[in-house]
Amino acid sequence: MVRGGSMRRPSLAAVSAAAAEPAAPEFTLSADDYRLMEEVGFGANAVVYRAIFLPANRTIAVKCLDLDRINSNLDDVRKEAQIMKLIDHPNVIKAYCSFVVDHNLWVIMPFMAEGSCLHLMKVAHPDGLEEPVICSILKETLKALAYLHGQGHIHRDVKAGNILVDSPGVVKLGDFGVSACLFDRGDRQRSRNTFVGTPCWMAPEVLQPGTGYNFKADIWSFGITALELAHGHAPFSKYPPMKVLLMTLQNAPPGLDYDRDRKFSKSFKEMVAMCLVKDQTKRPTAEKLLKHSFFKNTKAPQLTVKSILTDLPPLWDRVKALQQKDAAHLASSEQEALSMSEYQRGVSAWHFDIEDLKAQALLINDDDPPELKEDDDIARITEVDKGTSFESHFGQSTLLNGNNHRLNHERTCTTAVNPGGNGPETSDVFTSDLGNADSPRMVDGHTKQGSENGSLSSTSKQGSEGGNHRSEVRQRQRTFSGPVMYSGTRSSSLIERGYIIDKDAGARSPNKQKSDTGRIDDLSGPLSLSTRASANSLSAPIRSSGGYVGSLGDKPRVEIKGRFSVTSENVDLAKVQEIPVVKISPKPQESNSHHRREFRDSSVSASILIPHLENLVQQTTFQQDIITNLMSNLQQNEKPNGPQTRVQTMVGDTGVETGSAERERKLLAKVFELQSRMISLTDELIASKLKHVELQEELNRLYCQEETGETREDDYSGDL
Ligand SMILES: Nc1ncnc2c1ncn2[C@@H]1O[C@H](COP(=O)(O)OP(=O)(O)OP(=O)(O)O)[C@@H](O)[C@H]1O
Repeated sequence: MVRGGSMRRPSLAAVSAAAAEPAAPEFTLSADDYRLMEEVGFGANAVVYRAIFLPANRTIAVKCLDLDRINSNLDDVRKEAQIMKLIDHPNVIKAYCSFVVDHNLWVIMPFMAEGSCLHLMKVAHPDGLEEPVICSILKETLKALAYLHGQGHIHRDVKAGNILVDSPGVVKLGDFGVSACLFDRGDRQRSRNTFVGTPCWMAPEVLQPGTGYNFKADIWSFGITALELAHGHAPFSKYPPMKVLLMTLQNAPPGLDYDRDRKFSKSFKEMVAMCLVKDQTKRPTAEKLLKHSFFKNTKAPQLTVKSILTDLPPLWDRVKALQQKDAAHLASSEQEALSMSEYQRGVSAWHFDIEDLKAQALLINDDDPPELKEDDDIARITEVDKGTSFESHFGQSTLLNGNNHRLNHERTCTTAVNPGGNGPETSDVFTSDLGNADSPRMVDGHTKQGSENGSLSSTSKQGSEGGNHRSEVRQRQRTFSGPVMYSGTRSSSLIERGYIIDKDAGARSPNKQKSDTGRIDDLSGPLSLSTRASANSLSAPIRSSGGYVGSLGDKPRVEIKGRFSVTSENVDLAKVQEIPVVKISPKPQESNSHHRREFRDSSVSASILIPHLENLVQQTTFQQDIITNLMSNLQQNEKPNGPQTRVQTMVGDTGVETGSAERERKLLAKVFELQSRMISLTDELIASKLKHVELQEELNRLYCQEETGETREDDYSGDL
């Protein structure tokens, strides 16, 4: 166990922040020495409390991480905690010490009395902060990043929710170290293209397994955080995770380019644009960004940030109010509103599996639910593949746009990739294996038996053919309208929040936590979290349309692990991909008109439209070929068998049956052969489409670069 307590001397850069920090006492490793007070925050994997270190009567923060949700051995935990102790920068929250209490890891940290920037915005600045305030916050954050990168660390979760503020206006980057590293350490060797992070803030290269990333991923997240502080929410934050992923990969990077952003300075816009370049090699380092003109006249956070802290209730009251607001909203809303609300909170940590995402992407209808309209984000969409539907080609009810093709293709590619075989830059791969959903887990110190995706039975509806087709599509849309899913019987943050509302906000001892467990069970009911998990279960829609899927028991299971965690060990994507082959779209006409409408309405240039149209022609040609082949094969089989059948009929019933069975067997073999050919042709088509998308992105990138270059030249000449 790590022995805590000794504080290092603050570095020279620490001046202002260090002045605000009293010397830390020798912290002990006994839970009895700490009194947990109010909850002041929660994340995907942790609950944070204000606490008192009794021997020194010192207020600190205790982050309680649920070890049962983290697949990491204690040695790793210790090592990471030691690394965390070595962190020494005035803008990075350090851990004084950490120790295990039952199944939780307690991390003792300085208490940041004003909470996170996200909380501050939610409480008092829902539309974002003023530029001088943003500038101060960003500069402090950048200093933290420069330090971490200099030490060889990647933060990997830069966002307003992790930028913490203390009463004097001191700004520190939190959530570095234990939590991130724990997930990262969990079976790194067995990594399977699994990421840890928050999709809205995640860099494109992080979302694409195998491409490799480095500390520049933090610079992208930093740019997204700048937009978050400017608007009150991150770009794409209103969209479901899969959509966010696809938008990040395919759209032009977000920026401060719209009417509402007129109030912001040119240098701010330019700084953001520099961070949000898709090509990571083109992004500046934190050190370099610090020298950007935007940060030249930054005011001290004690002046700017302090100004937004006046007249605010204590942090715990704010947190409680936010929780209550959420709970009220959740209780009165439909599932999708619930899901959306949770998503908008921006408090999330996604432990998702690219294979799952691909499976989900297969099910996404490209049409946005009306309430999701976020004009600014939409307006930026280049939508390279928008409107290119595979509906007719695959004959699948769900529209598959180019995004989905891309993911499909990735599936094909990534399955061939050695998960551990990343290049040098990917050695620090974000891996997360959250363990078995069956394993009992802790909720505030108590073990709860996790329910393994109870959704399977409730969502295993088969028979999407024919008349049910439309309603099934609609059902899917609703199912995937929000963030991944919750497991009602687990300590999802929702449950925790429901629980917190009921619980006494006063002093809590570790023992007190244990006695609260029963209430957690009670509260999962009204929130219908089990139902929610069922409704959102990936497995259900995948299999409901699967023509090859057998009984429920045979089906691949998608386990829900944690609040936002989805891990699919067993999803048989081959089956998912087989689905389209055997189904013919009942309404190809409608699909075509849909695309005609999209093309007509869009303002995309002919150079973008033409490849789409070519693709459509190609798809139709493929279909025609396949149908013609199928027909001629059937006819060939039919001809020699025809007379034989008649003869057999005369011979007797047994002969007829034998002949028919034989013929049927041959035909089936032929059909399967054709199907596998079609699958390989489909893969080829997807590969070409992917290539096309990549080329298009490259073109867009070059175009953006050119524009940015021009803008920069203008600016620099202006500065000079
Ligand atoms: N030292 C602290 N002082 C005050 N509040 C804190 C402190 N550390 C964290 N918090 C609050 O608790 C919230 C959750 O903490 P944290 O981000 O570390 O948890 P997490 O499970 O790692 O979350 P996520 O992975 O979703 O970012 C923060 O957003 C912040 O509001």
